Amino acid sequence: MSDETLSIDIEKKLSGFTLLVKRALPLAGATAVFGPSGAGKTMLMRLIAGFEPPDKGRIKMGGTVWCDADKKICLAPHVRPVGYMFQEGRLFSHLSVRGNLNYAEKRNTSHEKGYTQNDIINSFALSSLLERRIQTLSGGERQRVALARTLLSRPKLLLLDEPLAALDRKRKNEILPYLKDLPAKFGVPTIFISHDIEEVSQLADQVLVLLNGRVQEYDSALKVISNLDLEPLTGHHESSALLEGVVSGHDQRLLLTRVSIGDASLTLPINADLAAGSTIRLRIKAQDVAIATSEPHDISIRNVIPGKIRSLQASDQSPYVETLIDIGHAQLRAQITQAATEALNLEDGKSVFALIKSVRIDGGR
Ligand SMILES: Nc1ncnc2c1ncn2[C@@H]1O[C@H](COP(=O)(O)OP(=O)(O)OP(=O)(O)O)[C@@H](O)[C@H]1O
Repeated sequence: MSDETLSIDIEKKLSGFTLLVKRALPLAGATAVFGPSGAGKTMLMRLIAGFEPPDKGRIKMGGTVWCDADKKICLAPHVRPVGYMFQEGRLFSHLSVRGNLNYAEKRNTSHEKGYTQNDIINSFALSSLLERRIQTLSGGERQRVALARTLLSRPKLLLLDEPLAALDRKRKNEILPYLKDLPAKFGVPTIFISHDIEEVSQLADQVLVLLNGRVQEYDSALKVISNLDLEPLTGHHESSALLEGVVSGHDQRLLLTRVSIGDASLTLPINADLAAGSTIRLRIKAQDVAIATSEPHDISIRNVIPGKIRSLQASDQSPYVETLIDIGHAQLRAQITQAATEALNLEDGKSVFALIKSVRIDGGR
């Protein structure tokens, strides 16, 4: 795994839009660049890849300067050890799958070993597709070939521009496991663009949030997603908590999977693919969490977790109070009405029970 840092300190002006990013990104695992349409995500990736020069500032990978506007240095894209995968993959349609892979292998100027073309073919399940023409592939198969081809240029950094955007939900679910494996399996840190919070919570280790050309936030995915007010970013209210839990076992009779989050325990509809002892991510939407001040017994909801109110955030424009609840070291978000907050005398530090109506598994780690 790379321990290098990508130092970005750039300004780029386009008609009526300025991208201003100053941030050192430790290149480890997967980093999501998240933000609404027009935030500058693609422009940032194009600057990193070298398709565009900045007006001011510099980009460095470790000790190597990739561009420096003051010194008029700008390495061409093919000189940077970067693999860029476009949304639509951009494969050579006149070549077979094998032809596309061979082309990338030939263009690879790095002598680094690590994985062979065969390793890549096996990892992306491409052996039965090698002689196929690109036009005959499904969208998901194309993306697998595009990922494989990008990796064969042996990049030190993978840049993926909305790798799932062109796919329907079924195809997305086919590709997700491949994307999840990339950094660990091939030792290549990845920066990917997304404006889909589900994708981000499934794939990202770190998240850089861009809004109007500025970095609004940068932190671990668990922190960013749990702290983020998503309304300005997605146009609708979707605040949620992202938690890490450990699968403690399955109940075959009741068809449930048990997950521990610190001292708390949750049950989910059974998912036998989750091995006991594995760490998984759970996303719990604020609108799926209710609060009780005493432990309710005559209720169908099974996931009732004791906790303490950390904060209550009311707004004049909304009937809802954004509520943070500490459960051990983790936090839940709940969307409670102003009326309920008053009726239950909710205040910071109060002991409560969080009633969780629905939990989404956002993948194993
Ligand atoms: N070549 C260009 N000339 C002028 N303006 C541009 C150019 N390229 C991008 N822009 C503008 O820069 C802003 C950021 O664009 P960018 O494509 O980086 O956004 P984005 O966050 O990737 O959006 P999306 O999610 O819709 O792809 C937009 O307002 C866009 O219109």
